[in-house]
Amino acid sequence: MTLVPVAEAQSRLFALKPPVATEDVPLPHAAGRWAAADILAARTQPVADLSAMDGYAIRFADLPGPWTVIGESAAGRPFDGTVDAYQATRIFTGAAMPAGADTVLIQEEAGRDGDRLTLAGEGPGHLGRNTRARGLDFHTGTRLIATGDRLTPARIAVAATGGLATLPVRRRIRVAIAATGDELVPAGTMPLGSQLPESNGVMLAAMIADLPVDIVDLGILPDRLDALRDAFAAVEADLLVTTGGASVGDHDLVRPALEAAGGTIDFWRIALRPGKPMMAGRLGDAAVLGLPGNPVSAFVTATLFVRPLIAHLAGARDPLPQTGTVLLGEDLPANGPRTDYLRAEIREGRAYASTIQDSSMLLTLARSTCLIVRPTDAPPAKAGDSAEILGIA
Ligand SMILES: Nc1nc2c(c(=O)[nH]1)N[C@H]1C(S)=C(S)[C@@H](COP(=O)(O)OP(=O)(O)OC[C@H]3O[C@@H](n4cnc5c(N)ncnc54)[C@H](O)[C@@H]3O)O[C@H]1N2
Ligand code: MOO
Repeated sequence: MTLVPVAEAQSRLFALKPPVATEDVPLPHAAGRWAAADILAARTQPVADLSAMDGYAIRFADLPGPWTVIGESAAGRPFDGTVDAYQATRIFTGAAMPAGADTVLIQEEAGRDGDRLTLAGEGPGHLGRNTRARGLDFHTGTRLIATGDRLTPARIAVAATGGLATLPVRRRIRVAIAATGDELVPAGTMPLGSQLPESNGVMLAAMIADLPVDIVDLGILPDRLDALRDAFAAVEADLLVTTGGASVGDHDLVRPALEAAGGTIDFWRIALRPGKPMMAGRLGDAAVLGLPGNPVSAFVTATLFVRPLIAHLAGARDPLPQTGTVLLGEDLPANGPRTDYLRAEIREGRAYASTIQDSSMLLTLARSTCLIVRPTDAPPAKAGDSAEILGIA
């Protein structure tokens, strides 16, 4: 049985379905989405030379003064005259520099007596001190945001300052989530006998809550081919995510049910631990990810595949999760032919893996802050070696 390497699985995943259609949305609705085109400034910022401090607008050549104060320039209410030799205006942070003035004397270094202004400190050290030149931040036509950039709070703000009212983004992604398994009862229901509370569906919904998604909750589906087939055939979504029933047991029916519903499986079984039995395919217009049922396997495959696929569909240029490096706190054994994602905690800047890595154990996942990535066939690692990690907290 050949297993698909993680990186190959990710690129095959992105080939399943292109990003969805674009739409223009008002700035407040664009947060957390990805730019579907380059965003160019519609204005210059600042639009004029401005004061960066509260004080007095002067001519640098007139230092050390004294000066006569002839008016005031406040933010949004500029002084409309001209500052001549040994004249000054009162000025405030963000206000336009009056014509003729080129430098600001901060008020802590100024003496004021009626209209008379004197130097009461070191004064500005150079021409233009405490001012901001027109266009310091950007000019009309400057690219503020590139296609595929995430619309972070700072990018929403720069778009607003650039004079934009709406931004082109990909429409929201409809994600259908189905848990499968006769043993499951809805989260929040006390199970009887050998029943088990459903946790993968609630975990997945929480894991994608920060992405631009509309979730269609298909609830818990039974381990019956006809019921799974009918539920899958009725799905209207961009992405169907199932959990459980992905392996080889007699009750692992997700694959045959998808095929019975008219779907196709593009690849199945990844060189990954935990999460090996994951499958990926298509069902009508939807991409499909069949995640393994073990809760930690579902978490790891959602981190490596579900979130990146949603980001890809939403137009992200870099849909894959960000990794980092950290020093290991302890030795780790050699790894085998599957990339291993070890639940670990970072203490005093060093990563420590949990001793037991069973993929059913949610408490160790809940206590972990990162996954240590152990590449395929990695040799033993020593405490103090650096290792790649994925942050999960
Ligand atoms: N003979 C083999 N057996 C198994 C293999 C294999 O290669 N050969 N692979 C193992 C691996 S690895 C995994 S992972 C599991 C995944 O199997 P399934 O995807 O078929 O998962 P289930 O059997 O349906 O469930 C596994 C486990 O997880 C619990 N579960 C399922 N769904 C949920 C949910 N929504 N919330 C909470 N818990 C859930 C379920 O009760 C089971 O305990 O297969 C191995 N077997
Ligand atoms: O890969 Mo399974 O996902 O180890 O438990």
